[in-house]
This record gives sequence, structure tokens and C-alpha cells, in this order.
Amino acid sequence: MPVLLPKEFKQASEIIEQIEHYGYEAYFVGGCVRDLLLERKVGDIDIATSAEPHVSQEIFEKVIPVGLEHGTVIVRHKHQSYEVTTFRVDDDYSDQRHPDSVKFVKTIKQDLKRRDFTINALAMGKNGNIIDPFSGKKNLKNNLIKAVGDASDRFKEDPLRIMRALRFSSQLGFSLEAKTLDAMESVVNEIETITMERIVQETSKFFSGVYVKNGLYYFRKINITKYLPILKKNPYIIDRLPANIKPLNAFASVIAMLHFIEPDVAIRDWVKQWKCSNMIKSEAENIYEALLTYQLDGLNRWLVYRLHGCNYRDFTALVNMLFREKLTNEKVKQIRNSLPIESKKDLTINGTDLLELFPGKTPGHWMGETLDQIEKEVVLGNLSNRKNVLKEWMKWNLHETD
Ligand SMILES: Nc1ccn([C@@H]2O[C@H](COP(=O)(O)OP(=O)(O)OP(=O)(O)O)[C@@H](O)[C@H]2O)c(=O)n1
Repeated sequence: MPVLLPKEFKQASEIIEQIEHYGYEAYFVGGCVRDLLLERKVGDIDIATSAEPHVSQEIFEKVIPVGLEHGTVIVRHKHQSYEVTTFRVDDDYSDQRHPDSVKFVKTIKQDLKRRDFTINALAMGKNGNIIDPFSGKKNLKNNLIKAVGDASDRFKEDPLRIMRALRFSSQLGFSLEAKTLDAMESVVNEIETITMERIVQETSKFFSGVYVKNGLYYFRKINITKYLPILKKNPYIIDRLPANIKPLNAFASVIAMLHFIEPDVAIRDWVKQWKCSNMIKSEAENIYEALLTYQLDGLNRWLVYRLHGCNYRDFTALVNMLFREKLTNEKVKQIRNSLPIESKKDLTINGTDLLELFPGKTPGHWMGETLDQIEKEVVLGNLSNRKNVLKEWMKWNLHETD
């Protein structure tokens, strides 16, 4: 029975129709078919075709040649982007892969054969008919992650697939088939050959999985910590993860959690060794600061004021995991909405006012420090954000000669 196509697939099927019109084959492939069959939210819609990239470039008006040597172009259609890739086999999935590692092949079946897991080796025609040479549908039904063909070969082609398997077990809650798991265990050391950027991407998806507890079971089982920076020297950190671990959306939150569990490993060391951006570093510090404040004082206005909005959800999850509380996102938002100011800029006084008030003083650190103090008092509700009130406060607390 063909699958009923949702709107986004119907629009994408216009691309398939167009390719077929020119006498070539084309199918939806990979994660989008898997997620459609699982009734999960579908991410990118990828298309595989017998047409070579130069043909796609001729067929479509808006084509971005993102990886011609690997057979990939992006087709823009009705304001959406679709990766269209020629049927191929690939012996090398690394970032620095050599163009010679890719060979174009004739059939969709050959293309599906080089893919990592049976649940990802599914193709679907424009009318929803499924092509499933490796029983991917059965494995989806049985919640099983099973490598296509020889598992060791699949993992040796791209050791990142070991992390992908763990990531799918965390996202989908699936089990790992015995031979697939054995193969992962026996080649797990090859993880060290992969660039940190790819490892971080997968680890981040791993910790955001709804079934992260399930994923962690396999993570521990294959001893992957032996081959990951920092964790190889401190494997106990993983054992100390909260038993009621919850999904975390951002990798910064994962770093904050790991640093909270083992404060001897600094956030800057995680960031350096896992080659993360400065943005991840500052968000990790922001969340960690909030966790420490919570541990000392509980949820207060100052904590919420300092915490970046993008971190609310993960902070709430971390509090519930690490302190076994029942904090809700709504509670945090409620406090945020009750704050008298959103940032220092909203204070009714500024540096110029300070200098006017104390003409004898020379500009310096005292100005920033005073404004910091006032900011905190206003946020905590101890001072009203009215110019005359703040001026009065300063007269009492600061002296001309200080
Ligand atoms: N190392 C890899 C990476 C990808 N693939 C294949 O390429 C498809 C697309 O890969 P990608 O977009 O990275 O992952 P998805 O499986 O689509 O999952 P998601 O989009 O959720 O990350 C996969 O389904 C799989 O068939 C593979 O065989 N080996």
C-alpha cells in the first residue's frame, strides 16, 4: 500500500516528476522516508536520482552546485531547498573525502546498499510506493537499528556511524541489533579518526534525544568514552549522569551539566578539547551560573534576569534532573515577565547622571560598579527604577571622596 503523502512531500514530488519527465528515475530517500513512516516530524527532504548532476543543472532553473564531485546539487523549488544526489556508492564519508571515493551507480537498490542502517535504506516514489530491499520497514516496526549488509564494513566506511547508531537509539528509543552492536564495539576505537566537529554534532543530537536513557545504555556498553576527549581520562563522569536524565536541546547545556557533575574539568577545557565555538562557551557559562545560583538561593529574579531566554528550557530540565525538583518553564517565564527591567539600558540613570551627581569624582571603575549594584537592587525589587529614588540611594551609599 502506498503511503499517503503530506503537503511538504507533495510539493517535493514536483521535482521527482520533473526528473522523470526527462526520462530519469528519482526517489525520496533516507531520513525523510524513515521519519514519515514513523510519523515523526520530517527534517530535510532528500532526493536520489539516476540523473547526473550536470543533468539536474539543466533540468532545473535554480540549482546550487554544493558537491558536484559527490553527485549533489541543491534544487530550489517554491522557496524550499532539496538535496538531489545521483545514485552512488561511497567508500569514504570523512570531511576530507577524496572525489575518487564516490562512484555513480545505475540503480536505487545499489544506492540503498551503501547506506548505514536498514531504517535509513528506504526509498519512496512520488506516489508513496516504498522501495525496501533490506527490510527497513520491518525493522522500523520492531524498533531495531540494524546495519545494511556486513556491519563491520559499514562502520569501517564511516566510524561516525557508530555515533549515529547511538544517536538513533536516543532519538527513536530503538534497540541495537546484536551483530550491529558487536561490530560497533569492535571498531569503536576508530572514532578517534573522525573530526571533532562531526562528533560534536552527533553527541549534541544524542543528548537531545527523547530516549537519551536508552542511548546511554549503549553508549556505556560499547565503552565509547575511551575514545572521546576528556571522557577518556574521566570516564566516571558518564557514570555520574543523573539517573532521570532528560533531553537537552543545546550542546552548551550538555557542557554545563558535565561541568556541574565534575567541576574540576573547566568549561573552557570542554570547549577547547571538543572544539566548540565561543558561542557555546558563553551559553554553557550562562547556564552553569544559573545552576550555581539555584543551588545557593533557589529560583530568584536575579537568576532569571541573568539567564538567556534561549536557555530557559534546558535550565528547567537540568534543575529537575540535578536537584530533583519540579520546576516548569512557565514559572521561569512568569518571573521574567514580572521583572522591572530587561537590561541595564532600561535603568533610569546612566554614567552621565553619576558624574553630574558627584562632580568632584573622576570617571573610573566606580561608575560601572555602582550601576551593577543598582541594577541588581532594581531587579530584586529592593529599589524602584525611578530617577529620584536611584539618585537618593546613591547619595546615601556613595561619598564624594570615596
Ligand atoms: N554516515 C552516513 C550518513 C548518512 N548516511 C545515509 O544518508 C542519509 C541522510 O543522512 P543525514 O541527513 O545525515 O541523516 P538522516 O538519516 O537523514 O537523519 P537526520 O536528518 O535526522 O539527521 C541517511 O538516512 C543514510 O541513508 C549514511 O549511510 N551514512
